[in-house]
Amino acid sequence: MDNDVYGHVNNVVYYSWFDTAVNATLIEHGVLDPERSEVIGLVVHTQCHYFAPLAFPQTVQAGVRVAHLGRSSVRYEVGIFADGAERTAAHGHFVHVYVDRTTRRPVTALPAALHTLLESWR
Ligand SMILES: CC(C)(COP(=O)(O)OP(=O)(O)OC[C@H]1O[C@@H](n2cnc3c(N)ncnc32)[C@H](O)[C@@H]1OP(=O)(O)O)[C@@H](O)C(=O)NCCC(=O)NCCSC(=O)c1cc(O)c2ccccc2c1O
Repeated sequence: MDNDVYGHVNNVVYYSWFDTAVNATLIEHGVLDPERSEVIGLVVHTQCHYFAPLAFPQTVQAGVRVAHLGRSSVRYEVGIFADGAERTAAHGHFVHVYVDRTTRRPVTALPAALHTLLESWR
């Protein structure tokens, strides 16, 4: 993403990184297919703290952990690091509520494969 009028990556972009870091990893592990999975994650809450600016063409790395695994909800905490940095440039969290793709109502339990993977991210 290019820099904004202030010469740094705009704050809203970080939320896109959060979304990509989590969903890409779920897809890579075969527990989410956004176009076909019977159960999909909808975002109900997001928050981000910003500590240091980032600017194109810097590259970043994201670290993800699961802070809460509920019946249908999962809280992910995400750290954004300038490539090679030891401290986060930003960190935040978001909550997915897993819902039935058709009814869009929360599931009574997460699918087993998804639950097992998310448990390993704690
Ligand atoms: C998601 C909802 C249908 C939930 O309905 P409701 O709020 O009525 O559910 P419950 O009260 O039964 O609670 C279920 C469960 O959620 C927890 N919870 C609810 N709200 C919060 C909250 N604000 N913070 C934290 N936790 C919350 C609650 O504690 C329960 O937890 P359990 O674990 O005990 O089950 C309804 O809220 C809804 O429809 N909201 C709108 C959702 C929405 O439109 N989000 C924005 C667009 S979706 C999105 O951004 C998105 C995300 C992706 O990851 C994508 C990935 C790939 C492609 C597209 C994506 C995408 O569009």
